[in-house]
Amino acid sequence: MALLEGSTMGERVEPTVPGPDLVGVNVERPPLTHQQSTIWNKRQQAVCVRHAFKHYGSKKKPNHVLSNLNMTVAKGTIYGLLGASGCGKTTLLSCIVGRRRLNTGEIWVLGGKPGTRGSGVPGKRVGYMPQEIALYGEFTIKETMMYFGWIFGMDSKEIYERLQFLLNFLDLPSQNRMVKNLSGGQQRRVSFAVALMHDPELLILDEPTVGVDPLLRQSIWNHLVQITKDGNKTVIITTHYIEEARQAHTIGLMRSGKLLAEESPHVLLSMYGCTSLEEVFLKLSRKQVQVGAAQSDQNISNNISLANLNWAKKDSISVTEESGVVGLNFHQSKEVLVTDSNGHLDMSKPTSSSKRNLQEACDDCGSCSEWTTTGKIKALLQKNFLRMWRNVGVMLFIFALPVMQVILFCLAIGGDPKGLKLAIVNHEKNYTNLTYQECNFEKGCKFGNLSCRYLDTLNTSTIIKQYYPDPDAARLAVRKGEAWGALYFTENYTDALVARMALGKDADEETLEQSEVRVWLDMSNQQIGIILQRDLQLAYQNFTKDILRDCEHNEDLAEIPISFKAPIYGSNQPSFTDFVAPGVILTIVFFLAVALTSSALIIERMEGLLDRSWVAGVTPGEILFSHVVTQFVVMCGQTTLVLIFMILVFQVECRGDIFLVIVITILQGLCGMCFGFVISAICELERNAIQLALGSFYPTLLLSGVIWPIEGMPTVLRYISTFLPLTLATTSLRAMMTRGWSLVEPDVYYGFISTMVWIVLFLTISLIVLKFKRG
Ligand SMILES: Nc1ncnc2c1ncn2[C@@H]1O[C@H](COP(=O)(O)OP(=O)(O)OP(=O)(O)O)[C@@H](O)[C@H]1O
Repeated sequence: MALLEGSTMGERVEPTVPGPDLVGVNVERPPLTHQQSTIWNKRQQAVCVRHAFKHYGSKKKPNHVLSNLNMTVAKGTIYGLLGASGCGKTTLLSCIVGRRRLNTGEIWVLGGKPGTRGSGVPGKRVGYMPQEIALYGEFTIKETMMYFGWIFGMDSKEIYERLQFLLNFLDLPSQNRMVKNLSGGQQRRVSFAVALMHDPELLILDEPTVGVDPLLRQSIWNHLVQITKDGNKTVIITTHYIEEARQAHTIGLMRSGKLLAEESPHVLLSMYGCTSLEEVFLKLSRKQVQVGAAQSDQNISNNISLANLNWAKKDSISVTEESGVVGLNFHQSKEVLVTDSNGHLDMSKPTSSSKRNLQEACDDCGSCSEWTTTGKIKALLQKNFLRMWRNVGVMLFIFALPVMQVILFCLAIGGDPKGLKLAIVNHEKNYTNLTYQECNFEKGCKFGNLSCRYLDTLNTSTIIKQYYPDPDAARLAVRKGEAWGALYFTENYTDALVARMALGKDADEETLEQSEVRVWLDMSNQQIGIILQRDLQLAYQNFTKDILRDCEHNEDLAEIPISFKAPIYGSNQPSFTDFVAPGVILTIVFFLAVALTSSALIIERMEGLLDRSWVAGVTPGEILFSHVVTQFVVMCGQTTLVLIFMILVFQVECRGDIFLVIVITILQGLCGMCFGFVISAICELERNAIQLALGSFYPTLLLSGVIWPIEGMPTVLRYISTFLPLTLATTSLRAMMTRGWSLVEPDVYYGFISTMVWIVLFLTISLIVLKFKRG
C-alpha cells in the first residue's frame, strides 16, 4: 500500500481506501490510518498551517511573531485574516508563499509544502500582492504587466487581453503611464492587477484595499466573491477594514501570533451576540488576555477554547481534526468532507476539482525539472535593460566614470615632478646674490667657473634654482619647506676640481673636499628626493662628459664602469605608469563591476520586488543569470573604453596579444560582478553593501601588487596576496603588456585560471546565500 505520508509533493496521490476502483470493481482495501487521513486532509485544503512557530532576531532574544498557530483555508473560499497591526499577518503570509521559513511547524499549500519541488508554490499557482507596492517605478503599467505575464508563462496576446480587462475592472489610468507617476491608490491597484494577472488558483492579498475608494473596494470584493464561486479559486486577504471582511467565507482573527478564532462571519456574530466583527475581535482579545494569564502555567493549546470562554454550549463546539483550534469550526472544502458510512474519509472519488489541482501540481513538477523558461529570461532581461534605459543619466555616468579614471590616472600618475626649488649657494668668485644669468663660464676645453658650467647643465624643467648667500640660509630655506634641497659650492671649487682631475690618486683630502658639490636634500618625500638625486648625478655626468669631449678625451671616462645594455624587457628609463597601468586597468574594471552589482539585488529586495518575483516562481539562478547578462554588456563597454584610452590615447605600452589582454580584463570584470553579487546577497541594506564594497577596495588594491611589487611584502602577506582575486591577474596582465608574454607562460595562465576559479566561487556563494537566505 502506498503511504500517503511518504509521497512527495505534487505526486498524484492515489488514496487506498475502500471503494470502487477506477474500472468500477469494488476492491476491498484497508481503511486509511488516522495519520494518513490527516495528511490527505491537509493536502486537500488550499492552505493548512499546523503548530507554526516563528520568531525574528536571535535565539537569545527572540521576537516571537507566530506562536503555535493553526490555520485552515478551505479551497474555493475567501479567507479574511484580521488582526491588529504587528500581530504577524504578513509574516504568516510570507511563510505561506514560501518566502520565509517557520522555525517549527508545517505549512501545506495547494497540496504541497511551499518551496519544495513540484509544489507549484512559489510559482504560477499563486498570485501574491505584498503589502508594499513592489513594482518597478520606471515601468509603465503595460510593461509591468508584460513582465509578470511573461514570468507566469503567458503569451503576449493573452497578457494584452487580460491587461485590458484589469485596466477596466480596476479603473486604472492609461496603460502607458509610468508606475512612479501614479497616485498611491493607483499603484496599489496596479499591484493588485499583477496578482490577478494569471488568474491563479490561490490569491494571497496583503491589504489590497488600502487607499482604494469605497466603490472600487466593493467591486474588488465582488470580484473576489465571483472568482471563488465555482470552488476553484481561493483567496486569503488581510485588511484593516474589519467590516469589509464580512464578505469572506471564513474569518481568522489573529492576535499576538495566534488565531483567536476561525469561523464564518455570521457564525462569529451570532456566537458572540455582536453586531460587528470589531466587537467580536475586541471580546476575543479581552478573553485571550484573561485566559492567557490564567493558563500561563499550563502547557495547553494556544487557541482560545470556547469551552474555556464559556461563550458557547459544549455541543455546539466541533473539535476540528488535529488543528488545535478547539471550539471553532471552520469551513472545509466541499470535496474533503465526504465521509463514508464507517466514518472514514472517502477519497475514492476525487472531485473533478481535486483531480485538476493534483494534475496541475504534477504539471508544475514537470516544469521544475526545466532550468528556466524563455518567458522568464525574456522578462528578466527586458526588465534589466529597460531599467538601464530609463536611467540614461546613470548609464552615461557608468560609461564616463572609467574613462575619467583612466584619464586621471594617466595624467596624474607617473610623470616627473617639475618646478622643484633648489637653494643654491655659490661662494666661488663671490657669486653670492647673483642671478643665474650672471654666472658666466666659457665653453670648450676651458677650466673657469666650473660651478657655473655645472649649474648650467642642471638647467632642467625639474629644477628651479634660487640663490642664497650662505649655507645656513639655504638649509633654513629647506627646513622651512621653501626648497627641496640646498647646494653649496666652495670658494675654490673650480681649482680644487681641476686639481682633483689632474692629481688623480695623489689628490689630498682638502682638494677632494673642496671639489665636492655639497647637497642637503629634503628626503621626506621619497619620490622627489630620489628624482633630485638622479638629476644631480646625471647633470654631473653630463657636465664631465662635456668637458672631456671638449678636451678631446673619451667621454666614456665619465661613466661608472657598469654598462647597462639595452634591457631585455622594458626601457632603461622605466616609467612608473607602465608598471602600475595593468593593475589599474583591472582594478578599475573589477571595482566598477562591484559597484554595478553590489546594490542591484538589494534595491530590488528593499522595494519588495525580489520577493514578488520569487513568489512568481523566478529562481535565484534566473535572477543572477539575468543580471550577469545585463551587467556583462555594460562591462564589455566599460572594458573597451578603458583599454582604448589606456593603450591608444595614452600610449601605455602593450607588447602582448591584445585579444588576451581584452579577455583577462573582461574576466576580471566578471569576477568583480560576481563579488558584487556576493555582497548583494549577504547584505540586507544598501548602506552595508557600500561599506563592504568600499572596505574591500583598499586591502585588495594594496595587497594585489598593483602599486608595489608583492616581492616587497612580508612572506605571510605574500601568500595571502596570492589568493586574492586581483593578484595573479595583475601579474598576468603585466607580463603580457610589458613583456609581451603569451598564454604558454605560467605567469600568464595562472592569472586566467585564478580569475575563473574566483568567478565560480563567488557565483556559487551568491547562489547558496540567495537560496537559503530566508527569514
Ligand atoms: N524582517 C523582520 N525582522 C524583524 N522583525 C520583524 C521583521 N518583519 C516583521 N517583524 C516584526 O514582526 C512582527 C509582526 O510583523 P508583521 O509585519 O508580520 O505584522 P502585520 O500583522 O502584518 O502588521 P501590519 O498589519 O501592520 O502589516 C512585528 O512586531 C514586526 O516588527
